Amino acid sequence: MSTKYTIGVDYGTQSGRAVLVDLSDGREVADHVTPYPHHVIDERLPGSGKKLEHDWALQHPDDYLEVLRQSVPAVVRESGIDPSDIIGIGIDFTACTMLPVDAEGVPLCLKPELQDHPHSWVKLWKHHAAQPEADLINKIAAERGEAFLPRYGGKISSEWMIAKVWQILNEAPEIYDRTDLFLEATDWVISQMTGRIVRNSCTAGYKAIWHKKEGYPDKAFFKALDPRLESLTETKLRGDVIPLGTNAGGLTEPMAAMMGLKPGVAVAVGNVDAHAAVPAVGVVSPGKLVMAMGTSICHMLLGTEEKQVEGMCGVVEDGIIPGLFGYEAGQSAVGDIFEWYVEEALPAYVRDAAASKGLGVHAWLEKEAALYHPGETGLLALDWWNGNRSVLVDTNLTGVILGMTLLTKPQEIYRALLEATAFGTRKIVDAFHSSGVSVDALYACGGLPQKNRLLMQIYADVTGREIFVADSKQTPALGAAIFAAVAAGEEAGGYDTVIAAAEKMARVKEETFKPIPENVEIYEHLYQEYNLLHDYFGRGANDVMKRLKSMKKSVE
Ligand SMILES: Nc1ncnc2c1ncn2[C@@H]1O[C@H](COP(=O)(O)OP(=O)(O)O)[C@@H](O)[C@H]1O
Ligand SMILES: O=C(CO)[C@@H](O)[C@@H](O)COP(=O)(O)O
Repeated sequence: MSTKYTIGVDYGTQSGRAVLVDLSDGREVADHVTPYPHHVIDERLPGSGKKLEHDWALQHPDDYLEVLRQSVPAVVRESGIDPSDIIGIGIDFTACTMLPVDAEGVPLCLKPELQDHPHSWVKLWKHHAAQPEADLINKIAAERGEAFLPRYGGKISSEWMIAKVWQILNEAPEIYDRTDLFLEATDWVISQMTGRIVRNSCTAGYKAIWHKKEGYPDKAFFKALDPRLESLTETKLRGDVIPLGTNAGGLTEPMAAMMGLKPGVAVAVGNVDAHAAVPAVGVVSPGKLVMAMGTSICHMLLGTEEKQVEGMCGVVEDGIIPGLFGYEAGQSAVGDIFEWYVEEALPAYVRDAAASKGLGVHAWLEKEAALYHPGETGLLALDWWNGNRSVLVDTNLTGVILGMTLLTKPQEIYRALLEATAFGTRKIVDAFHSSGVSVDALYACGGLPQKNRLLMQIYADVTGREIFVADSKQTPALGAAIFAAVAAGEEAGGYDTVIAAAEKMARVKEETFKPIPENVEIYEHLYQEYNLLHDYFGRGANDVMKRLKSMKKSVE
């Protein structure tokens, strides 16, 4: 049989990218990135220019199809591979990124009469305006002793499906009524490719409180939230939930023509970016924490049992690798914090200094920050620029930098921000490890490990663990290609299981980041200080952050 290939498409926060992969060894033959033409919509709606409120983050669904129009034909063209040797396509997506569609699967925001309605658009994962609904979900679920709550670390996030759906119902009942289905964007894109709507077990499990054995929480819970939600899971969330790696259906003729592929090739059910990355770094067994490091960090871990861990995002059976429990935790801003600093708060002289050395601003800051030893900046920061996803699960929390003086330098602040995100990860590592879900080594993928070596060394020093780095620059897309190979099946030239596919297709770099003992010792002290601030501001001793945030909203 000739060499076979699959295509993985990774839908990130700002762009989508396709990679064409050789199934015999995971070699990435060609890749192509399509930036989303409408970017993240967080200030004004396209077209009408209607202003959005604070904490909103939307996307345009056609941007996802644009990635299929541009990036898929580009990788086929560039590789020169005969399309009949491409046996499958898979995608992974940010999540919970969700949208309301009508009975034909058409996004409501594409209907002219609904275009200037903010609630008709795709709500991106980092849309945080459903926090009031999330707070109520958590309160009511705790009062009722709902069994699902511990599986989500004790709290449901405002980023997830039920909070977002309820916000739509509360603020735009007319949009709720017009909605036939609320879909994860990953499932919507798959439905566009196959003509068939199916829900994947990963987003259903992690983002919509679905459980492999128990299904959704019962109707009484939804009724207790709001009587109008009583039948939600049977109506607007209805549909079969299908395991990862399953063939969702063949590619339709029009989509095949648009992408330059053969009609009927296997389309894997949708997946989530961070989850798809796990087998792509070769992690198919417990003890290895995978960090998908980019705009945010998702922390993924496998286990053989369902354990309760404070503030984790969730534990889902078969949620990452079939046959194991998949654990997820996360930090909702990491690269985004560094970007904020560079774009919003950096003095102009740094840009000039970087330009005069022929360096980018991040590279200059990294170089200068690396001249300090741990602790030498005299600064300590809390990494909550976009709230806290784990372990506190509170989007009302905000950032802090402690220790600033008239002599504080930009590179010191930059280093303190890098360290703050490492402390946030340490908190997550400790939460898992102390709950019996062991974390022995770290695996890093995503944009950041390729971009910032200082950051990676700090993570090794702060966590005291060796870090293996993905060899692929497009790890989630490689993961999506692995799931596509499984959806295509062994007979077609793919694989029978994710484990078998990962064995052949995944790899990490030879070089690793090892903890430096003297740095580990200093960071241990700083981490204790971080913990004090973390608990003081985050566990209710002082809710000044919440008060300030509510004032900010009201004066906007
Ligand atoms: N040299 C750098 N050091 C640290 N962060 C960086 C650097 N260059 C870019 N970033 C940040 O990386 C993030 C993008 O990460 P990436 O993994 O490429 O994207 P995504 O999360 O959308 O998949 C941005 O938030 C950006 O601020
Ligand atoms: O929340 C999840 C996965 O559960 C991510 O999709 C979300 O953090 C976005 O990830 P990126 O930082 O865009 O890679």
